[in-house]
Amino acid sequence: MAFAPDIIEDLARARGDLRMGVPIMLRGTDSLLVMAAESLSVARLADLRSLGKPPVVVLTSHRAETLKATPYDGDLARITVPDEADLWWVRAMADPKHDMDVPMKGPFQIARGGDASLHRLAIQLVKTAHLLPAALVIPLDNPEAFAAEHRLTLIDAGLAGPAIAAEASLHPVAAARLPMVASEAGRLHIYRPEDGNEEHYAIEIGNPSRDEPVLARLHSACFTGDVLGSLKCDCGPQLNGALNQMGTEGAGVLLYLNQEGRGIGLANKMRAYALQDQGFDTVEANHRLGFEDDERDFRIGAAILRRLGFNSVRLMTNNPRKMAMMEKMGISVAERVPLILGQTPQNAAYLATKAKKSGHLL
Ligand SMILES: Nc1nc2c(ncn2[C@@H]2O[C@H](COP(=O)(O)OP(=O)(O)OP(=O)(O)O)[C@@H](O)[C@H]2O)c(=O)[nH]1
Ligand SMILES: [Zn+2]
Repeated sequence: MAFAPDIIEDLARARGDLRMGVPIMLRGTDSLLVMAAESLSVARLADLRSLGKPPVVVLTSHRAETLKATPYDGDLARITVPDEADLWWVRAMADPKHDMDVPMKGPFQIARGGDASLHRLAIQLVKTAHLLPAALVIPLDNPEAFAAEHRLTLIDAGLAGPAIAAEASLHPVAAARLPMVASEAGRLHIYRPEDGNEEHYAIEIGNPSRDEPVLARLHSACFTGDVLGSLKCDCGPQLNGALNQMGTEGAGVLLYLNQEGRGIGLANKMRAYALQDQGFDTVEANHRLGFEDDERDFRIGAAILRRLGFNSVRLMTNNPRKMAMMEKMGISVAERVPLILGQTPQNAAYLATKAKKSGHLL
């Protein structure tokens, strides 16, 4: 019988637990009890403290550098939570909201040496749960007994690393005809990744030939731009512009990838917008939160194109990384079709930052 969850299913459970503020256990050579800093409660912080060892807050190097804490682990910093620190302290280490008005003061007690691979896994999990990339951890012996006693999800780190790094497989769930303003010959396909993450969509216009390069757009979800007509970015006009061009040419495919906020999720994007209101640019804001500039996995787009039977595209983009990723994943980019639309006084600085720091072509 195979009722027990496999590693992919365990990881999906772990992400759900972390979002809900439930601890998980990671087991490698050592073992760690892990909670997301963002969803920690006063009661669970007290429970962690009752285990008799000081908890450690794990931050990415970007967040640590913002706090002027040296990230001795390269991409990470492990900082011991002082005895007198409360929940506010833990949250403020994770969340840059009050960095300017109530700066966190060191010196911090930062761990050096030893193995940080479980800490790294903890950060990967909180990131994929779309929480702030900060975890509270405590080493524990006997992970199986502790997990069983408290009914916690136990993750085998040896299996988790490769499972997270692997390309998630997707399967088509449903498709139907969808007449749109841009074209009456539309068809919407829904794809569901087998790792339990968000579904993604493909909008096929007309009946594009599979034997020649298809006019294609990989659009990352932007609730604020696509739905609300935000003037802070160019996403809404790019979405409509791409569909309209496909409608005019009579054929094309637009992938609507649910990778909101360049993969950090809408809540974190709004945190980034609040930092932008304090004067930081789009890249600096991501870093202050502890994220990379861009956390998207572009393999998903290539996988959907392949599933639809396309292997060559005329890609509508200004982002050279998207073109490079398509080529790397075996989708040839026969042509780049520029998509320069929707410039406003409010997004001029944002677009200039993308050109300067992220290599966008203008
Ligand atoms: N983190 C973050 N994400 C943002 C910000 N502004 C827009 N976004 C997100 O950026 C993404 C933009 O996606 P795309 O337009 O597909 O990608 P792109 O990298 O700009 O490339 P092209 O438009 O193809 O040239 C969307 O997921 C938006 O939600 C911001 O200030 N911070
Ligand atoms: Zn946008």
